[in-house]
Amino acid sequence: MDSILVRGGGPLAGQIPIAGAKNACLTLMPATLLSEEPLTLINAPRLSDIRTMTQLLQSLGAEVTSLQDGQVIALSSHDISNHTAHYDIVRKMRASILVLGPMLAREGHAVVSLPGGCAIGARPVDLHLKALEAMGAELELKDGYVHAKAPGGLKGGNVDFDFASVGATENALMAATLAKGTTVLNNAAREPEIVDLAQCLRAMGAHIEGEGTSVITVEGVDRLGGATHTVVTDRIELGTYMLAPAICGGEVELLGGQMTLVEAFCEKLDAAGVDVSETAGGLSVKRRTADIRAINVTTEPFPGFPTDLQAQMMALLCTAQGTSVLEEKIFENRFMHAPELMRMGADIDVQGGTATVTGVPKLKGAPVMATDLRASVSLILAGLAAEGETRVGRVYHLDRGYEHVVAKLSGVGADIERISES
Ligand SMILES: CC(=O)N[C@H]1[C@@H](OP(=O)(O)OP(=O)(O)OC[C@H]2O[C@@H](n3ccc(=O)[nH]c3=O)[C@H](O)[C@@H]2O)O[C@H](CO)[C@@H](O)[C@@H]1O
Ligand SMILES: C=C(OP(=O)(O)O)C(=O)O
Repeated sequence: MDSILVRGGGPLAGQIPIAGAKNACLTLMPATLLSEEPLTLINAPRLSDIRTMTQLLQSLGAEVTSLQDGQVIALSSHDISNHTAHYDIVRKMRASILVLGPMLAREGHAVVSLPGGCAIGARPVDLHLKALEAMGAELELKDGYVHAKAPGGLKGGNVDFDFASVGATENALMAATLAKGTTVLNNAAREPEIVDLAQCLRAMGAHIEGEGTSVITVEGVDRLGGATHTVVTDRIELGTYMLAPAICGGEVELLGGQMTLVEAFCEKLDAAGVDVSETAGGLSVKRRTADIRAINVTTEPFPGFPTDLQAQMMALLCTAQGTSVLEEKIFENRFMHAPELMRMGADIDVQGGTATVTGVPKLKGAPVMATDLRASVSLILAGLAAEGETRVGRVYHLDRGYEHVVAKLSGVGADIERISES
């Protein structure tokens, strides 16, 4: 199993290109199931999650071709030849549930394995299912699978989400494009990935209004066509690499970065003593003060501070002056990086959904273990500024969400390598 070896060092300088968003691409790809015509996605990230979604769509009969070293994905779903998304693939990745809405809307039936829990929380899919029921779907849970039917097709309806779930909003939005009549999604999620999905669906011929607000209205159409769409920038990869110069010092430009994607995150960086400025090519980041100041952070749905940047922000705050409090409000078990950071000398007290981090002058390199995707990169960030060597194990988590992490960080002067072990 591979690991990443990081040696702590001095200031970073240079540019890091930011890829297209994993979480946008994972919902744009299943949109191909809504149409017989081809969908082309430009600026796709090269990640294992994208390969898993490729396998899943292929298992349903879609043609998926990776072009230009994976940055362009050509999808075509002329016929859906198999209507069952099997556990073997679905269990690898929770975003697999996003094939349910499109397949049901186009074909009137679908069987999709329940994804099961994951390390960061139980993550049920009840909100996805309730939304589809509000559009007339008949659902049965049997043998770990959702059996969904809509014999006369889905019908527009009012969907009231109890929580602004990203995935449930995406599933419902895709399904509503082919439902008969008008669907209103109330308390919809407002994440940029949902705006990106709506834009792509509109290019395919869907009638959608209100994406990016908490009420999305969809007027169903009989069929959707093909489209070519550019995937939005990955705001989580962006935020992650913005933390590298904040932690190590120096100045790094994040190519393709946009302030509107990371506003709440930038407010916190500013409070901690880190400057972010817009450049012709993206965003530039450098420390304003010699020391990082302690701050308090609460994760929230967009436009609030993203849960997917909480672990990385904790890595920064481990060496801040003073005591920071991080509250995790989205997932019930998303502090698994804390004990690993403590192995590097961090002072962290976790009580339920609250982590209290008291800054120490310096972290010390140690062998640590990645427990999930964002935890893994937080350990790399911590290792960049720690004294000595940090070896991060179980990097398959990292490969889900970060392409070319070694090349990107060594390109700005970090001492990092991947060790392959058989
Ligand atoms: C592939 C993808 O885009 N993943 C992102 C997506 O995940 P995902 O779409 O799974 O996240 P949700 O917004 O749905 O989940 C947020 C919370 O709602 C709960 N919930 C969700 C659905 C449901 O039917 N019932 C329910 O109780 C979850 O357990 C969780 O506690 O948004 C999360 C929140 O920004 C991000 O951390 C993930 O990176
Ligand atoms: C939690 C994440 O992804 P997923 O929803 O695919 O598990 C993430 O990207 O941080």
